Amino acid sequence: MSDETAAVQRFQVDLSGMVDLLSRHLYSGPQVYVRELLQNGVDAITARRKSDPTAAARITITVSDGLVEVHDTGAGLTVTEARELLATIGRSSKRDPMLGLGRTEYIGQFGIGMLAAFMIASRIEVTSRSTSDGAVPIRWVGHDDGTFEVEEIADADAPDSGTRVRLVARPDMAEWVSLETVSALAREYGSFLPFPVVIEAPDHDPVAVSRPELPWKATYASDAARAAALRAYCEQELGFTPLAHIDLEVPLAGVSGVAFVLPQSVTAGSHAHRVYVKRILLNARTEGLLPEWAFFVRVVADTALSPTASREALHDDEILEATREQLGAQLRAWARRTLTNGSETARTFISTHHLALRSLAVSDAEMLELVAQILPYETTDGLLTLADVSRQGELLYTTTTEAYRRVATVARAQGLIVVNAGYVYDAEIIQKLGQSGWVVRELGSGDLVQVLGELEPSRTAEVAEATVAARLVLASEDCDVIVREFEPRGVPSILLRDREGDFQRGLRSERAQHGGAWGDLLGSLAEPEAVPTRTLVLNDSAPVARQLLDATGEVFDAGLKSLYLSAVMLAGEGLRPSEIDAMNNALSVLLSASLRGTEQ
Ligand SMILES: Nc1ncnc2c1ncn2[C@@H]1O[C@H](COP(=O)(O)OP(=O)(O)OP(=O)(O)O)[C@@H](O)[C@H]1O
Repeated sequence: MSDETAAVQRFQVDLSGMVDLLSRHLYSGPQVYVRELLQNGVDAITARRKSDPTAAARITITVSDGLVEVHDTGAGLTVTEARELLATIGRSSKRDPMLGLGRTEYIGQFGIGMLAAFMIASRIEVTSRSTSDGAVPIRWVGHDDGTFEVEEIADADAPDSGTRVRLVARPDMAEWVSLETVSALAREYGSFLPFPVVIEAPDHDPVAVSRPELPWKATYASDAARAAALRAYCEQELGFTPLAHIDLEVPLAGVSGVAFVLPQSVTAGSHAHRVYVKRILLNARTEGLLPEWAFFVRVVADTALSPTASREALHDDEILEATREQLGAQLRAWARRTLTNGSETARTFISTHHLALRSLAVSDAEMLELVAQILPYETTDGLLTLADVSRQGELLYTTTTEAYRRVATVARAQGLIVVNAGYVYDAEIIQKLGQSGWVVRELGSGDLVQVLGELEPSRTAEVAEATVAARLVLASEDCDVIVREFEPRGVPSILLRDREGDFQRGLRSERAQHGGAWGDLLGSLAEPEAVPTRTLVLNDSAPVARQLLDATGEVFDAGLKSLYLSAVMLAGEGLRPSEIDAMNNALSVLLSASLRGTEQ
């Protein structure tokens, strides 16, 4: 081992490597150079106004022939500051020297933004006039090979006040400094800046791209005028006509803005909000500002939240989490106020965003009751809210639409109110209501067995043989057959399916009790290990079913099969190809039989 003392050395920074890192991995593309320059101008103006609140505030962007200049009326730089701040990667004047964090009044904090200019230019020239006492104007020139020069310059060569940054685009990057591109980028990033941001170009009138007031903070003649202006803003900037707007405000995180309610339903999880940080656009598609369930709105908001180093996303910290919660509470408060008032907006919102409401109810106990009060559900008594249904006492529901379709007609005829909770989130919502004290129960076949009347013993004996024959015909379909009387008479049969096999168990104990010929017959067919999962209940009150029970031979088989297959279709299950063939065969048998009858 050498006994020489190792000398402390400094890291070397490869500037082209840094620029590559920024442009390819940190920033989304070269366009951010406009944002970084704008933001430095804004911070310099903020710094100047701290000591002189009445100082002029203006950023002028001049575009001409492959060259762009950004001039601000800010605090400027002395020669020492330029040497130290502009030429040291990672050095920023905007960090709190004690805490090391970005100071809240400034947008920048990382000391890398200026490098973004190297994505389009190989040379950055800064001329500046510092407001510090006795400061001499300076010129700093940085090159993409990592070198820089700084010098004091004559008064006449410096801007009247503040700083001018001049970039000459590399030939392959010329499009990024065209008047059209620069104007669009300046408008995109800087339109909410509270002082003039003006674009100048030879042979063009200067164009101001910023507006003095945030659209939701401006003063309007009336609420209606404000709503109309916000609607127009949303149409222009977000490209849709909102159903409504919701004001948002979280003073602690400097958040103020508007949530625009989308006119169409969207899938859960799509979030894209136009978020500004200290009046400069962070990202037109910012994520994480609202809770997951709030996918029915698009927000435009100015904030004082922390951006990530790319300044294109929000830093996911505790402040953002608290903000998200508060914004969620404000959206919920709006929903409670607006959606219970029976207005046109409420109706349209409910029909458009019922899925969002359902997901909201699942995630939020407070919203559960609201959803139960306002959301219409398909029930056997028409469209009703869950609150309406539960007024009858117990809230009966099916967890799938198929189950609902199978039993709806019969349940309706019996006056049994059943809710179709087959839509996504529904069963969960009803179960949660159950946990919060509502009386809820999933409909089981047992509920229907009660309303399906037993036959008179004499009639049971009459149809016993036909019943056994029917069970043989449908054995291959994994389907049992029984005969009952029920309303409506227009329904010749229904198909029951029971996940838990309740119904089958009930049936078997019923058979056991009956004994006699009927019980023997059924018992002889009983196969406890292989209980059919479906049961076709023939309705002895229905003329069609009665005719079938009287029929024999191939007409009986074909009639039964077509009743069974129509019950399958009515249950919304759809037919398999083999079942479609079976249906066609059955119909052809029935038609031939009927034609033979006519010919005789
Ligand atoms: N227009 C300007 N007027 C005055 N000072 C400036 C100007 N532009 C840059 N500076 C100085 O140069 C420093 C470095 O700027 P740079 O844009 O690289 O980083 P930053 O703005 O501090 O942080 P960030 O990387 O978060 O943007 C700034 O902290 C500031 O002191």
